[in-house]
Amino acid sequence: MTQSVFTATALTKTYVSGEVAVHALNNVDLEIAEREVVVLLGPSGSGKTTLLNIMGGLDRPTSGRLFFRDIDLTDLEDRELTKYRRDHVGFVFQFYNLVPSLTAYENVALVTEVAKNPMRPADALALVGLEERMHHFPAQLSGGEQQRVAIARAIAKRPAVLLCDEPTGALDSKTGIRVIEALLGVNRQLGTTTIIITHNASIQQVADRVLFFADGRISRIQRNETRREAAELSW
Ligand SMILES: Nc1ncnc2c1ncn2[C@@H]1O[C@H](COP(=O)(O)OP(=O)(O)OP(=O)(O)O)[C@@H](O)[C@H]1O
Repeated sequence: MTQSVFTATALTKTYVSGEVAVHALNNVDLEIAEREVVVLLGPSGSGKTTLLNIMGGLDRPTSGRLFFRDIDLTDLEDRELTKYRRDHVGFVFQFYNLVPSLTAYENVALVTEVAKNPMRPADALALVGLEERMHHFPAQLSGGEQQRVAIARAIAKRPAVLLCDEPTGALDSKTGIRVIEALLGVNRQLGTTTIIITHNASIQQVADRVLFFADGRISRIQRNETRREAAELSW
């Protein structure tokens, strides 16, 4: 049996402002397997980022449980949650947040200097196809290349999970596809469980499973029998 990396039961996040309660997540049950590629799709405000942030230890649910392997994240104190995040989670966001005065190599080295069992920065950059560009500064790289540096930075500490919120949101299709290719390459070579939020429906074809969100719930789960390669995508 494949081990679960995340197990959520009745996971709920409610925001209350005055008389109004917003159920950002409403009783979500979910298991995500080790090495899975999962795409989250759904309209704006349907709860995708809320779930991703709770999985990444950036936020806490109002009720329900979330296990990472056999650790109950909902039980952890703030300091332990920070440690969980540091040791096990890589994040990729729509905007790359690279340090402009540092080269690609140095941006990745910032992370590897403090990680427990990191990859070498050059190896992390090679994994996303940027070995030739590692001494360039962010301003000398295209948007897609900068995002690949951000992916190298996120995975250089060998996290168990890579959480991506709109990783291609700022990119044209050609560079976006290259970024998806980099994410799939990392998943294949390091076995990193990868969860991708996107508004781009064609990206669902690269996933093992697609979770469709509506009103704080998972309204449908689709399992893809075959996963497409990034190069087969177009949008
Ligand atoms: N800090 C907050 N305070 C109050 N309400 C919030 C907060 N964060 C999120 N929400 C609300 O929770 C709901 C779910 O938001 P969430 O960001 O998870 O949606 P999403 O599916 O990721 O949307 P998008 O695709 O636009 O990023 C929305 O109605 C949002 O307005």
